[in-house]
Amino acid sequence: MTTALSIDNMLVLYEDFAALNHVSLDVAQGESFGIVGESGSGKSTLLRAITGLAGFQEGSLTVNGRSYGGRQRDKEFYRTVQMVFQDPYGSLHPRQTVDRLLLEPLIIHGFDNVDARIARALDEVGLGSGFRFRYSHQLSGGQRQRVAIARALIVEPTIMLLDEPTSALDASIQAEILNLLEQARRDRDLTFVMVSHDLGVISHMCERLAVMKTGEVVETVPVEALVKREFSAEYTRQLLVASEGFRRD
Ligand SMILES: Nc1ncnc2c1ncn2[C@@H]1O[C@H](COP(=O)(O)OP(=O)(O)OP(=O)(O)O)[C@@H](O)[C@H]1O
Repeated sequence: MTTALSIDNMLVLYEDFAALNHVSLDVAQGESFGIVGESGSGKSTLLRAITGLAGFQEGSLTVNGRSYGGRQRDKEFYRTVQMVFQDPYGSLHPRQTVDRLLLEPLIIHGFDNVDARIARALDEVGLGSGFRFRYSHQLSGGQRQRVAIARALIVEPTIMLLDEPTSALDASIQAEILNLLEQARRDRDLTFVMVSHDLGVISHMCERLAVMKTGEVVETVPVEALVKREFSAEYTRQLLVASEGFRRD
């Protein structure tokens, strides 16, 4: 097993509050790994600490064999690790065309054949070239999230960090976006780290998951454990009961 991402004993402090309290986890290359937990448990902080949006004070982070500290990341990291956020309205500049939004990362990372890459990326996310010169403010939430995914995929990442990528979307659109992500993962052998409060989404998309509570990982289990209810923490059971999405499934 090759490890794509390894976090060891990570501590993230806001003033003297530990948003991440000595968290450790390993994600294998090609794995789809879920992170669940109640609001405020530290899920987003974990993704932010990986990307350097939040600094960590103790512990270590290794991504694709390279060690990173604090907030500093190198260009290779910013290409190979891509993040998709919950809110497709906030994550895309509304006054830029789709073309511009997709061109920018290609220029930053020095890719050639930009026209062909943009056309291919739009096809991959099911939008097609007709969307190329539309402005993002003219798009629906689902279409925007497709553009956000295209923008992430276009620089050929190996790891995708997904922070509630469908929770701002209508239920019918959610399934389409999840299927799109799953297809991209299979086609490109991507590693996913996906945060969701919805255990139904996690059980559909992930192979393993970490359960977080008050900044700590309570347990890490294979996704089948949720279905068979084979977990050790009472908190995981409570979370399972509380998750409407899981019961819906
Ligand atoms: N910039 C910040 N400054 C101070 N405290 C913060 C900051 N960002 C997050 N926190 C606190 O850290 C804790 C973890 O927040 P985080 O956003 O990681 O939780 P979460 O599990 O992602 O929650 P949600 O599901 O509601 O998004 C919370 O108590 C939050 O109030």
